[in-house]
Amino acid sequence: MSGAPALDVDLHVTVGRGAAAFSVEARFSLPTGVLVLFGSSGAGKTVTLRAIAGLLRPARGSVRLAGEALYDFPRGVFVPAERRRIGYVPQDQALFPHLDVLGNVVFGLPRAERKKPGSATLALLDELGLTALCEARVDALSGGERQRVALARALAAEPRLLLLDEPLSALDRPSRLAIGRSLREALARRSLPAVLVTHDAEEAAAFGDVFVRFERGTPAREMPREVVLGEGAPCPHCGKP
Ligand SMILES: Nc1ncnc2c1ncn2[C@@H]1O[C@H](COP(=O)(O)OP(=O)(O)OP(=O)(O)O)[C@@H](O)[C@H]1O
Repeated sequence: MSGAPALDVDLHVTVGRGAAAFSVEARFSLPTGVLVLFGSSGAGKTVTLRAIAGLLRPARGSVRLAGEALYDFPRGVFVPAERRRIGYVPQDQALFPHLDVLGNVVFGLPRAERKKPGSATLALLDELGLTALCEARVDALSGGERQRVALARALAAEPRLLLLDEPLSALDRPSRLAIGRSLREALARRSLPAVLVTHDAEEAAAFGDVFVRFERGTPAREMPREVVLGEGAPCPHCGKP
């Protein structure tokens, strides 16, 4: 649908049961670009990403990608995760340790592409600086290299949206800057919308077009850029000035 926001989310999700149940409400819209989720630990950012990806079934609400309903509770729509064409890079990257770099990157692709990677896959490996590491085992890689593999695997499937859960948080500053630059370029080159979780104000500033703050027990809400990043702004992690 032309003119529709890249992503529209209105979700109520409950995970766990009984006294251990956790509920999160999130309502936000991303016209285009990158939406940054931030806020206190345990407030429901990962749960929200997993619900957008279709890995969790929400209690009610809706998720629309470029106007297409991926989840619509009143209409009974729930598109399964594998048909959403959403790339999800979880915090722990979830790489396959028994496969080499190329095996990880092509894992979700059609059989012919897995047997003989085509030019798009080779170009992607080159773009992310992975060509020389193709045959390396992922458990022998550095944290930064593993993050590049996780990104390449998500991008190889040509997603319509990328979900990134603290993609740079485990890296030292030089790697954070280098991979952050690769990531921004990869998103811009594809005009690919993304949702990124971060606790880091510098990262939020570098990536964010829209900012959504999560706080345990209250609905997640959009915050203006100047409030999140402006002078005297509260810490995007804890909310304290
Ligand atoms: N499958 C699940 N079953 C039960 N509880 C869950 C499940 N997944 C997450 N939770 C709980 O939901 C709450 C929110 O978790 P979530 O991982 O979304 O937080 P977060 O905002 O991403 O935190 P952090 O910034 O520390 O990564 C936590 O209390 C967590 O224990």
